Amino acid sequence: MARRKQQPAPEPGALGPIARAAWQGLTIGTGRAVRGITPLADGADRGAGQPHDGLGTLLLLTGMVLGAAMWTHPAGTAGAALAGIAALAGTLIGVLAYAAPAGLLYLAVQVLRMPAGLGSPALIRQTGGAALTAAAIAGVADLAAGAGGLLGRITGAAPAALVTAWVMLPVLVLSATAGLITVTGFTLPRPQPRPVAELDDLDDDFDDGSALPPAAAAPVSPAAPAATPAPPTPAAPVHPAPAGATQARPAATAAGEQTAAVVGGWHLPPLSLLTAGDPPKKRTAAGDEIKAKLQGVLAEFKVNASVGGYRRGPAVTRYEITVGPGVKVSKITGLEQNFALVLGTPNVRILSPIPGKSAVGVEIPNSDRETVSLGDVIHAYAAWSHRSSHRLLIGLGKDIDGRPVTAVLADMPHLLVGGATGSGKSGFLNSLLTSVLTRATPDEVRLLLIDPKRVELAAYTGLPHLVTPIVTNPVKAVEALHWLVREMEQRYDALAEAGVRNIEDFNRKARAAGATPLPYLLAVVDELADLMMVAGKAAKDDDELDVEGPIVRILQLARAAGIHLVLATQRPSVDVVTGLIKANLPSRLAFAVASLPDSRVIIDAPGAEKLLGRGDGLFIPVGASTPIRLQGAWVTEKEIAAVVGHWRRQQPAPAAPARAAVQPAEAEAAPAPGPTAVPRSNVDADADRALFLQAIELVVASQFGSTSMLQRKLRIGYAKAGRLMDLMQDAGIVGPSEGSKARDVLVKPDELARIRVELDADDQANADSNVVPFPQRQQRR
Ligand SMILES: Nc1ncnc2c1ncn2[C@@H]1O[C@H](COP(=O)(O)OP(=O)(O)OP(=O)(O)O)[C@@H](O)[C@H]1O
Repeated sequence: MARRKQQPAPEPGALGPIARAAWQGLTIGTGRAVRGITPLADGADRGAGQPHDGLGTLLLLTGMVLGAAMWTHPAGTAGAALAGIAALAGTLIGVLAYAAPAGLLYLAVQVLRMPAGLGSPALIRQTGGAALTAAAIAGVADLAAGAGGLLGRITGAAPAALVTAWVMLPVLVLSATAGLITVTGFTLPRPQPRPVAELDDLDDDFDDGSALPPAAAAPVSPAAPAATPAPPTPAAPVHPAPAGATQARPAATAAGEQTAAVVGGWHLPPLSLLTAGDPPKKRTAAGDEIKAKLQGVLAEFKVNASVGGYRRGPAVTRYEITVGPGVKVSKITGLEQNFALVLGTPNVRILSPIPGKSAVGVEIPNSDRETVSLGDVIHAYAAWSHRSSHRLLIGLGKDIDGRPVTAVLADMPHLLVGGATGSGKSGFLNSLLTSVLTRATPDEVRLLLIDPKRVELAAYTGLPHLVTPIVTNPVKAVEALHWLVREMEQRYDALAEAGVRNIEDFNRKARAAGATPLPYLLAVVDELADLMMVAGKAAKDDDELDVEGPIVRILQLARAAGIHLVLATQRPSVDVVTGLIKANLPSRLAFAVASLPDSRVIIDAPGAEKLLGRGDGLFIPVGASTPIRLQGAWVTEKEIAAVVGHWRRQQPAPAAPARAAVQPAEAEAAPAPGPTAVPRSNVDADADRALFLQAIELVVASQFGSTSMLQRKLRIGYAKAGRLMDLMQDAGIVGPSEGSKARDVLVKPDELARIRVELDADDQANADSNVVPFPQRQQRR
């Protein structure tokens, strides 16, 4: 059955204005009466007329007349007319004519109840099922007693003439049963989460943990704390899920969780650590009142438009205004201030049109907002715990229809988040990071957290996912960005050497060859303005403190290398979010901002200045033209602490407990050794040093500066081999990378002994200053 968008009231033709008015009155009155005595459907309105009232009334009248014709036998002219109708119905559908009035009356009531009328999925299903059953019964009646009317002849006698009645009868009985099942199987499918980016971007880079080699910790750099010590084995449970952890979860998710609980020796946090938020409310008395007020404003200004249904989201409710014929939409949008005045709120946002509808939307804040928790979003999305969905899947929040909004960061592939103080930016970053931490092990996703404000991301200290302790010093943050560019270049070299174009293909090959896959690298910067300030203060020709350059390079190139950047700022001005940065950042998320120009900086459109704060956001995913309004997911400090704690407890124990790990604060206090010496724990220093010396010997002895040779000979992952190569470059042992070619080796085999002595001296000096014992940079690419 074709889906009808709007069913205009039947045209009463030449009956004139009085008849037209009478007909409209009748349809609206009928609609109201039916909606007054039946349970109200979603989005329907008891008081106002609905677009399908005309059709519903027509069906109702037809059902009543047919009922009178079939079920009563009055005398007189009316009786004769009814008898004629009954005879016609009998000719057309045989004995079914007795049941048809009931079907028509039911259909009429449903059309009047449901705002979508015959286009409602439930009704399409029921009507289709009923039609199938009726056609089959008519066929049976025709074959059995010649009582199926014209319809029965078509479905019974005619095909039976070809295949015999013995074949047709079972077919008809089965069809009737199938139709009945369709009619009674009334359940609508569960609402699916709204896929902002591609939802189930099947990523088989990291299958089940069993597919990963036991020592799967593939560090992005040797500086990563989790690099060398193997993660706990599955045989030694680190943190069993709390009792009853899965009981609070939907069955599908719980099952997924069980199968994915241990991956590559890491235990994923139980999703039950994330709890549900406020239960959603569908409609409230306040909503009905606002609707009446909006209708009042339209009437006052004599605008022929009616406020139809409304949709209550967690933070705002969207009222749908259907515009009458010949009315300019600008008449409604021009009433924004009047709506605001009547409702006593400045935060009225008008959408013209509502995407996908021929109606104008008016969004009004809810007086009783609901908090959307990350738990709500995750638990509503059954694929969350499936290992096939992307590791960088994040829960964003819920849209105006209350549907969960999720997105894959890798598809974005980078994100700009802007919003004034208190708008919910940090809340969002917490949801983003917690999302990733529910699904990705340190072997799969590594984090680089840059937090010049020092407080926002402190809760993530000590995560095994961190490539380096949280960077809080702005100058070091800039250095970290430069490091990220080098990491990206190394990864590109590795992709070229392997003859593949992106990390997904690389990892597929790596797995097939039994090598370690590359982890995704997610860098989060909160706050971008603090970094730009460093660049602002630096001398013009000081490349080392350039911020825009490395950011733009990463934005342009890093996707294939599996590196993704999230830039957050509370100062969305053009000197912070420069034209170049913006042009390369297709995915944007705006929370409430102070002014319209700020909104334009983030989403290239007005709107964010009308947002309510506290997680009320406008999201433009890559490729989209209109923003999606969503209420950002919220995750409490307690939940973050639980998830982070779960990972922290899996942090491999220090190899040499006597040597205390360098804490972020200490690391920051140490002299800045340059980008390659990102401050780190020295947990794995000894193992790294031995590996580094081995690598030097291999490269110098063979005079062949190839990263893949190191991978093979040392049985290490690409990232580690690349990092060692980089350190050798810093130590003046090999030349810079030349794409897929091997690097020049600058040291001859007979110089090896001297190099060892020099490195020992360096180590000693570094150990004394409590800084990572890697050689200082001598050459720069
Ligand atoms: N998604 C959300 N749901 C419910 N409440 C929220 C949400 N996001 C933020 N809030 C509320 O708003 C307050 C401020 O939010 P948040 O700290 O995230 O703002 P911010 O934009 O990061 O501000 P700042 O830049 O000053 O840190 C929070 O303490 C919380 O009470």
